[in-house]
Amino acid sequence: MKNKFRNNNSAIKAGDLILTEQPFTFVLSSKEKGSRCDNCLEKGKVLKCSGCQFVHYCGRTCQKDAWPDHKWECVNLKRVSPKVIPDAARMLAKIINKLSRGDGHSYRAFYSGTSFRMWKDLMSHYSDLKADMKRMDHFTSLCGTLHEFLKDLSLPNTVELMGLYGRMIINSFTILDIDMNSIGTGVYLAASILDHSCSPNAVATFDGKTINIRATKDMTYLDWSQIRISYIDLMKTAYERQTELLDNYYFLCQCDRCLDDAQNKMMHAAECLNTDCDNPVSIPWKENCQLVKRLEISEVKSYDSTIQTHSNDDSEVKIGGLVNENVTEDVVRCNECGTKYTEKHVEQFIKTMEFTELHLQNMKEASVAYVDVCKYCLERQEGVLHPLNVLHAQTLDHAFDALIQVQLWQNACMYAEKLLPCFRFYYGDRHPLLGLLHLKYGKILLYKMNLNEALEQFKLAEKILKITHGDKHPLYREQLVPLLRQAMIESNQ
Ligand SMILES: C[S@@+](CC[C@H](N)C(=O)[O-])C[C@H]1O[C@@H](n2cnc3c(N)ncnc32)[C@H](O)[C@@H]1O
Repeated sequence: MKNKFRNNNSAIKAGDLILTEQPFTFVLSSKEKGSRCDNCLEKGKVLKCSGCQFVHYCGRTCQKDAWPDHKWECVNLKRVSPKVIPDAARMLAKIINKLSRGDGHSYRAFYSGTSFRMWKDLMSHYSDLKADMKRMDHFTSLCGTLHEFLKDLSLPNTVELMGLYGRMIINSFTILDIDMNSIGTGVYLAASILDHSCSPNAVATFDGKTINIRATKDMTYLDWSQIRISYIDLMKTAYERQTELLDNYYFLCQCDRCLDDAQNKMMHAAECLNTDCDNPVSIPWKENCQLVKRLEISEVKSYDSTIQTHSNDDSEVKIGGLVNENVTEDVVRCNECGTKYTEKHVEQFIKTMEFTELHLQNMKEASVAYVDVCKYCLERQEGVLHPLNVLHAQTLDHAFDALIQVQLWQNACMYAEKLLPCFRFYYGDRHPLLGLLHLKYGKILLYKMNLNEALEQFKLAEKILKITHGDKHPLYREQLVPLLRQAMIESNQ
């Protein structure tokens, strides 16, 4: 299927689809094995491939469609069985195979009537990879697996293989299902032209394995060098975002948002002790907690953009970030109303931050959110952390999910109300996760028969999802629209 794209010269409105593309290569996540089709990625009843007994298809059409790509993999998966090949090794093997067959090297992915990208156009960050111990360990272990997995296929030499590996990791998209959960990985040659911003003007969503890029802001015309999506979860401090992007993509993000002091100040703020004042108060609470505006230039890992250069010529680059204007003569006070913090208050804030951080880390490692732990953290945060403090926002997010799991609807509603401003602050007004939060909250309200409130949430979800997903997307058409109708009928509107 050919890519679809927008004409460059016409004005772009928020919600316009600017690119639709099929993957160059993709893999279904192994955690989804047996519950989704390995070809269309749809959830449902699937049957094992009789050859390898490893991949699954929802029917004959998908099996036939996948066969040219699966043929060589089928034999190899069968040979190494019962050993399970890691997803990244399968993906790299698919890339090697695609490039060694027919059109792999010459395949052109168009993003306008005349412009296209080929595999060779993707950035590999070769020299950064070589200097990155963690990535080199991963690469070495993948090479071992590949030699065992692709016994009969002659592998490229190590330098070439590392180029392929680099292009794969720098340009891969995480394929998300309707609820924004990760279900696979794909390389999309045209969509991989898109650079990152923490305040993006476009969004990537998926319908099965098809990627759709939509504008989330109006633009006078389509200039691909100005389109930005977000590569990472945005509910983080600027320091965390910059570090993650440097570690994984080898560039220092200097977007407006990373350099916005007012926003950054909010993210680790305490609540003002004066209940009439909603000003965020920053209290230093651990080394490096201060937001990094710009890192020392020597720490910035180089990047070599093939389509554009990102200027990085600021000579005033320093480490350490913001001066804390709330701390004068060792006394912390609110710089809006002047309320003074005692040592006891400062200590309480630091302990709450440390306690929350520890529990969030534990839940992350266990990949589970515990209702009691979240509730206890939130109780301690009450009146201490600012309502938009990032650790408070992350706790609320975990708490909301955990409460839905155990069907404690009343509490879930209470947390959803507090979580919505946090989502708006961290993700922006036109983000799929904000749309989904309105939808989930609306469903709970509908279940509780709070019909008018439910309708209000569905309408808010509609406004966002129409832009981020479009009205043809299954999330919009099959989930939101029926709920919206039901809420309208039941509330007589
Ligand atoms: C998927 S590629 C994006 C397209 C890439 N610029 C190109 O020309 O092929 C990801 C790489 O682009 C660069 N990049 C993306 N966003 C950037 C940004 N905001 N500032 C600087 N470099 C960025 C980084 O080198 C990153 O590893």
